[in-house]
Amino acid sequence: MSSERVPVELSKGVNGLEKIILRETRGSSAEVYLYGGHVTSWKNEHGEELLFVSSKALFKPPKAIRGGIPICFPQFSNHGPLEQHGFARNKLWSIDTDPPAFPTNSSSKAYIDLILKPSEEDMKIWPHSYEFRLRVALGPGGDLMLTSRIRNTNTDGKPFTFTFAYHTYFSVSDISEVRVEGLETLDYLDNLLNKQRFTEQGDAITFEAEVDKIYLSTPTKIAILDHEKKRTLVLRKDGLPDAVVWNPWDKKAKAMADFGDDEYKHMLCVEAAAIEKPITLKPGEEWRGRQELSAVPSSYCSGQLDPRRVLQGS
Ligand SMILES: O=P(O)(O)OC[C@H]1O[C@@H](O)[C@H](O)[C@@H](O)[C@@H]1O
Repeated sequence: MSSERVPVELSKGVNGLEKIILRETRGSSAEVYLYGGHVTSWKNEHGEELLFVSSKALFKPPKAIRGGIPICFPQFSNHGPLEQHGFARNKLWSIDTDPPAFPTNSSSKAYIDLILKPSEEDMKIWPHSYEFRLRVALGPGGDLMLTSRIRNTNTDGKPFTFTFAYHTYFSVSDISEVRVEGLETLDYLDNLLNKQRFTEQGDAITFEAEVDKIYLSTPTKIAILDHEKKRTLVLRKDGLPDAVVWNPWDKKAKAMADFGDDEYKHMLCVEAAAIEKPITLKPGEEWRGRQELSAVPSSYCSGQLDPRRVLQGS
């Protein structure tokens, strides 16, 4: 097999915003907008969309795109003084034509490197100099890999501290038929109850109301089992100890202008994150956080999905 890189396609997306299309030879694909460094599409080799993007998403700066994978940096949600989820998701990123060596999985032939650096205006809001490099790659089996490298380039000797999330919106057939495996019995902070700490009880997580929880010190692998589609979405992560689970449910859905009233039934956010213990970087230091998504057929046996086969695999 040749290790040659597949050329990426540059194209105009919604409202003329520039996007990059990655295609893997077996047919899977992904799309990334320069606006937000935002992945808006990930399709398997049958052309099926695995991410959710709202039909009402605005694709209009300064509002972040509703769906796909917004990048939350340098602040998750309202856990700090900055705007909700930080500013990276509503900045225009650039293509990084000459990224430093990338010591990871070299089997991907379809990838793009993006970079975000602060403008003078940005530094009035967050007075730090940084280089945020994002690689979006499609693996040969259609896996979607996102790697973030954030470097402190302050010249005043000051460290900075941030929280982070890959705010991934998965597409699901019916939220009431979905189970999440890998978070049971863990501690979480409940965003709906003043970030109070609780311990998840019992079995796999299922959904019958609004949920907005930050699970702490989570395993590196989390599975989202979609009963109806007989598909399991597997999230693997590195450098990101926490995992946010969010579904707005009906009332909050109605309150969001860029989200359809019934769309909550067809999406679920599971977000690899670093929130409880913020990351601090001294000048010259770099942090790395990686998320890898794959979609596999679920095993189905007498009415029960068998997550062990997913969670025990490599
Ligand atoms: O509407 P936004 O800013 O994109 O945020 C959506 C949701 O994002 C989730 O990650 C948060 O936990 C929620 O509290 C928040 O409502």
